[in-house]
Amino acid sequence: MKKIIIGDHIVKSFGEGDEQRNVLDGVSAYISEGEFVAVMGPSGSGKSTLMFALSGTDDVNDGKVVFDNRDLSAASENELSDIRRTQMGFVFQQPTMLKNLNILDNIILPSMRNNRKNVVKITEKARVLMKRVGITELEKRDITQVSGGQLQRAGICRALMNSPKIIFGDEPTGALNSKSAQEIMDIFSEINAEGTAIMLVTHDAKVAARTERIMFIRDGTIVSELKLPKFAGTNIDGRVKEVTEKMREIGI
Ligand SMILES: Nc1ncnc2c1ncn2[C@@H]1O[C@H](COP(=O)(O)OP(=O)(O)OP(=O)(O)O)[C@@H](O)[C@H]1O
Repeated sequence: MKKIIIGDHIVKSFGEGDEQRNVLDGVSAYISEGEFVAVMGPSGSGKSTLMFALSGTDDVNDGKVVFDNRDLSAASENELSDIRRTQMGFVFQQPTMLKNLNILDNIILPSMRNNRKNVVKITEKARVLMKRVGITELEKRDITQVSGGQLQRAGICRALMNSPKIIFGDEPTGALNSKSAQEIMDIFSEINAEGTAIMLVTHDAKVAARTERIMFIRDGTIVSELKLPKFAGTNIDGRVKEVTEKMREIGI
């Protein structure tokens, strides 16, 4: 399978002079087209930093990142923001939404920025996505009038508006109760089954067990990897056990 993202010996450091420290210490990682991967590791190990490096959100100090045959390390700020906006989707633990806009307007806002003329089409697409994730009736609600799980569904709709090639999720279920988390993971599984690659940063073995490859990171280095068959809705307990055993084995 073709690789959609290749990170080659990425070094990312923070701090200056004596205080400088490599948070990513020559990490090589890839994501294939349509693949569902997770990144796990202790707090502070560099998971989010890796996600921001692979998505071109943050520049790297050394090494390179190639997305869909384009060297992101050589792209301009404008090119990068264009690639992120049109080909990548982002879902965070707390969706950042504007308080003065309703749910529908929050979902369509990023797509409207460069495409004001197509408001009818954009709104139609948003409604299709909202129906799909079960929040149709919430479109006029204020963002403070919905549950955390509903808000996250809206965040997923927003991330899917431009039909991205990959979705990056940083602890997307971290703020949800276990039932909502499971429902959000069902949505991610469906999106992935339709061909969108997904990379999730997570602490949760139940979340990672839904994916097909887990990269384990410690102190800025990928120390191990676990491959699982594509999740087909069965044997989740067995998969979680496999993930937790691997975590124990490598001391994470
Ligand atoms: N902008 C920054 N400036 C300075 N240090 C940073 C910055 N961003 C991250 N770090 C440091 O880099 C290290 C890795 O951070 P990162 O957020 O990637 O870890 P993580 O594995 O995602 O952690 P967590 O699970 O707690 O979210 C941490 O020690 C963090 O303090």
